Amino acid sequence: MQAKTLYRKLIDTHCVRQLDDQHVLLFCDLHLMNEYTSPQAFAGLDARGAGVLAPGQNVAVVSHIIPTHPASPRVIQDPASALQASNLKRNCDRHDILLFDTNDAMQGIEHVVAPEHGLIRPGMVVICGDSHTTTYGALGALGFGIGTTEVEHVLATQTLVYRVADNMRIHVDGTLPRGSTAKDLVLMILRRISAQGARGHVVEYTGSAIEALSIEARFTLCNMTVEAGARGALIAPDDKAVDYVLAHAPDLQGPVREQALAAWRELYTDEGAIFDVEHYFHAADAAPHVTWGTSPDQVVAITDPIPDPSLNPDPVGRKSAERALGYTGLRPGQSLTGLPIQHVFIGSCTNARIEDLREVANVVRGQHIAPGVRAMVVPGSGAVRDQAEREGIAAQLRDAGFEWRKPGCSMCLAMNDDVLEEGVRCASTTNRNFEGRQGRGAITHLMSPAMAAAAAIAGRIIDIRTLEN
Ligand SMILES: CC(C)[C@H](C(=O)O)[C@@H](O)C(=O)O
Ligand code: SF4
Repeated sequence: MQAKTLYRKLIDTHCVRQLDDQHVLLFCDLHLMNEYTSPQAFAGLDARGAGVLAPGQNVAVVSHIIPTHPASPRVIQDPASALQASNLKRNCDRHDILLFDTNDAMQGIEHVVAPEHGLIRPGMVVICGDSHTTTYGALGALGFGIGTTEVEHVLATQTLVYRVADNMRIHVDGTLPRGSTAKDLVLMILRRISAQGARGHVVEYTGSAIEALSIEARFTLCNMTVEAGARGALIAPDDKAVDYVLAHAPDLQGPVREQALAAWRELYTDEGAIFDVEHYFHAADAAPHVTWGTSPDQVVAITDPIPDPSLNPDPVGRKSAERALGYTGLRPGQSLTGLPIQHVFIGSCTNARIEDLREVANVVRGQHIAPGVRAMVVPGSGAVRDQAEREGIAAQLRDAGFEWRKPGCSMCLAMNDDVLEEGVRCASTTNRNFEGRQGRGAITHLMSPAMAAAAAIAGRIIDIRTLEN
């Protein structure tokens, strides 16, 4: 039998029909929805008089537009956003689709909520009208974002016309340096392969450094792989992944559980399977990283100076770096260490899980944020928020001067009440630092939760390793 990659196995087990050389009709186990990319799809279904084929395989979460202010109940003030939320509720009610609504205690960012409820399992194909659906590769599920017209197709048929991607393997051996996390690893990979480096590919991560990562750290890594242009990210499920899923899916019992475990054991790349592209990295090279520009690959290790665009042999890269430096108000050769920040944002589907908040709490312990800094922590979900309260993390962060908010996408993309003002420089645990992403004219520096926490305390970007703790 021909040796197959994990990706190929997932495609083959979900192929309803081969449509041509490149395309398959792909069965989708789970379709996640948000308020932002689903309304037109439901409207399209209605116009055709079509229904939802498999309501139980669709789940919706209000994520992007929700206010995170601690007031209860949460009320969406912006009329257009309120309409999106009420439309989603109406559509889910009508079609019998599970919804984590605005005031649901378990609401949050869709990519944080779904795995918490055991909805993501190894070997699944999971799709969503959102690019960060790649997150689920952490559990050996093929997740990827789709467009609104595809959302309609999936609702009606639970399938998708899918162009099969190329295979890339990124192998990372070794141990992360002190102070570094999966965020620093993925930022280093982005620096090395660029924001286009995995375009058209599904990336499988392998190696001892990947095996050593916790499941939450793997979520971070797979989440940001889309920033390299990847069409998916995968990590073969190991015992850690299986334990995580079983802990979150108490319904999986008896013979079904045994069948599932047997199927999951087959989810690995066969010896001798061919990848179209392979990269090798050493985790030891992933010192804490911070972005200096307006693309996640415009990033350096905190100890390195900002590169000089004039030395970039690629004219397009040079131009975009020059423009980015103009926007972020920085100079080639400058060090990011010591750069004053006015805002700190800890949140997003990249870094707002309990382990992230524990790291923040560890850095902050007994200290206070610097005068003049505004720092917000937005947990990824109601479950994360509750857990952090039970562990005393919330109280500790509040005492340190952080705002402790309700869950949602919040300032990851200013599509709600949480918007930065022009010129504000923000240390952020999010995944995108595009121009205006956190507010018009606001400047985003992507980094790990620990580095963002350290920036909050110092009032400037610092190397976490210089903090005595
Ligand atoms: C709003 C949504 C479509 C978008 C995405 O696809 O990723 C958002 O979540 C983002 O992070 O930019
Ligand atoms: S937290 Fe940010 S990246 Fe994640 S889904 Fe929301 S807006 Fe997109």
